[in-house]
Amino acid sequence: MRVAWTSDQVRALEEPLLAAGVPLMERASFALAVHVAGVLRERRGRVGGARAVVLAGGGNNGGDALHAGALLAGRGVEVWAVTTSARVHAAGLAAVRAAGGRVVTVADPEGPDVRRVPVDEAAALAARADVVLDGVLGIGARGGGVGGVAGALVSAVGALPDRPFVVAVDVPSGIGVDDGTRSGPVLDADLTVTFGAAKPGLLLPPAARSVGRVEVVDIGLGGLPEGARPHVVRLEVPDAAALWPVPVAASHKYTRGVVGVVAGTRSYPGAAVLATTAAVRSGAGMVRYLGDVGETVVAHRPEVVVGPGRVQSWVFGPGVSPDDAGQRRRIEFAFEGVLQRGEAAVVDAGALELLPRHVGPHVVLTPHAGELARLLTRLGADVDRAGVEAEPLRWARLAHERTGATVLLKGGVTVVAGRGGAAYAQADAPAWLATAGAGDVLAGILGALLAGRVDDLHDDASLVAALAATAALVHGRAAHRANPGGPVDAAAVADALPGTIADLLREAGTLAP
Ligand SMILES: NC(=O)C1=CN([C@@H]2O[C@H](COP(=O)(O)OP(=O)(O)OC[C@H]3O[C@@H](n4cnc5c(N)ncnc54)[C@H](OP(=O)(O)O)[C@@H]3O)[C@@H](O)[C@H]2O)[C@@H](O)CC1
Ligand SMILES: Nc1ncnc2c1ncn2[C@@H]1O[C@H](COP(=O)(O)OP(=O)(O)O)[C@@H](O)[C@H]1O
Ligand SMILES: [K+]
Repeated sequence: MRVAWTSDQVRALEEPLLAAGVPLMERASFALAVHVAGVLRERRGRVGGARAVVLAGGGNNGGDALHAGALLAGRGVEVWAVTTSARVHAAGLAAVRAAGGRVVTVADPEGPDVRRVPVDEAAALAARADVVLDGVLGIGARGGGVGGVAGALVSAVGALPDRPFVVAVDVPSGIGVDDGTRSGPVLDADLTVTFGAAKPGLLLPPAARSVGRVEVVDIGLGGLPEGARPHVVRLEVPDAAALWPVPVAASHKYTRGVVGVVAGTRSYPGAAVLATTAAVRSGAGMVRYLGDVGETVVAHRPEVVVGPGRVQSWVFGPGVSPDDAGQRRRIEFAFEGVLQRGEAAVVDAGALELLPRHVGPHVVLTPHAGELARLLTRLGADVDRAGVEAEPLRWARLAHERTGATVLLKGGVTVVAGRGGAAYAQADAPAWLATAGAGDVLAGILGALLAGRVDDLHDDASLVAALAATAALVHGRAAHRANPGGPVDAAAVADALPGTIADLLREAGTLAP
């Protein structure tokens, strides 16, 4: 599990340690230098003789970068530091100089004993580097993007035609550290070396697209205080495996969970096939289908039972247009069971327009950004698709507050907001998964997962959000497995589910090899 702490949470942990003289910056800069040396060794075979450019802002983030630069200079790297502020970390600057590094500045006024160079010249220096350390801004970044000459330098280095390898110190400069927004130039990183824990902006879109590979370095901050929850979480294989319902010898199909699927119409029969296939192939005990294309469904999935009956979870909406009277009636009727008997439900596509006024967290909405914008607009918020994409967690949370449902917002990074402030950001899928019908498959996976754990959901409502994140993880991994590195179709993703789930459980040691 990867957890993200906010800037304030990090500062609260740092404060007493710094007061006690714990050398946090030494630890951070040492680990940073080790990672940068690893990059140099990997890319050029050796560390000595490489050229590194350190971009250093006026705060401790610049201090980390400068100290790491000094350590690299000590290992024979030619180090240039470019400062963006007249005030920079004095000890870091002195260390770079003492180790033989050279220093220039783009700041105005220039600092003591530092030669001023134009931004273009500093960017040209970066262009010739084997690696650039981005220590312009860390968790001290104020909102609104990188300002002043630091912003100009970030833009200029980012726009270089032959981009050097960039290592972000703690966070890529310019991202919204706590909310994942981008509101100005950002120096996209190939590797981010972050201290203590990930930060929300490293996990949340759109900023998460700028972070490259993320390495979390333990600098001895300890953990969050009792009762505090990480701002955002990203589940990994062992977490998903632990949440996946695994049958035992005493299980039968009803204890494993029955999924009722109300999907597809005569115009869109494929959605019904994909959602039922995904539910079957994710290990539901039984899948029932309600709708007008039962024959087509059974032709593809003979295991599916057509017609009403008791279920533990529902999948509403794939391929359903709300003006289809039959499906509308079935969904509205089934929602009564959801509200009265507590059956879990996945509400997708056309069914989002049929959502009752207020539901519980055992109902999971699965909109993409456009659908979430439409839903929120109906609920009185003023937001369009671009607005949702700019701040997905904010809007997913608002939808959770206004509807009571757990909200899974689909996208390149899938964001989940649920009860008790639960927030997940999953980036498991290849971009090839952005294909028609992929969402129907996700709905089926989640339906099976909710059916298998329906009893636990009512004991712990925040579990629903974790299960939604698990479904996104499995969906993304199934897409990789369906055709590694190439195009996938939704049916192939559904077909890859049994193998994906078996691998997941095996990898986590839940199943014997
Ligand atoms: N405490 C420690 O010992 C440890 C700290 N650690 C490290 O410290 C980092 C946090 O350091 P920090 O708190 O000094 O803030 P930091 O991110 O460097 O930024 C402040 C500078 O940025 C400027 N500035 C701000 N916003 C701006 C904007 N929008 N656009 C332009 N400029 C802007 C602001 O200038 P101002 O305008 O206020 O003069 C100021 O100069 C953290 O991420 C980690 O790397 C680790 O080593 C562990 C030990
Ligand atoms: N750029 C991307 N990278 C990875 N996955 C993506 C990307 N864009 C969309 N997806 C995923 O693809 C699926 C598309 O679902 P959806 O928009 O509902 O399509 P449909 O309604 O046609 O099934 C979602 O699971 C979403 O998270
Ligand atoms: K940085």
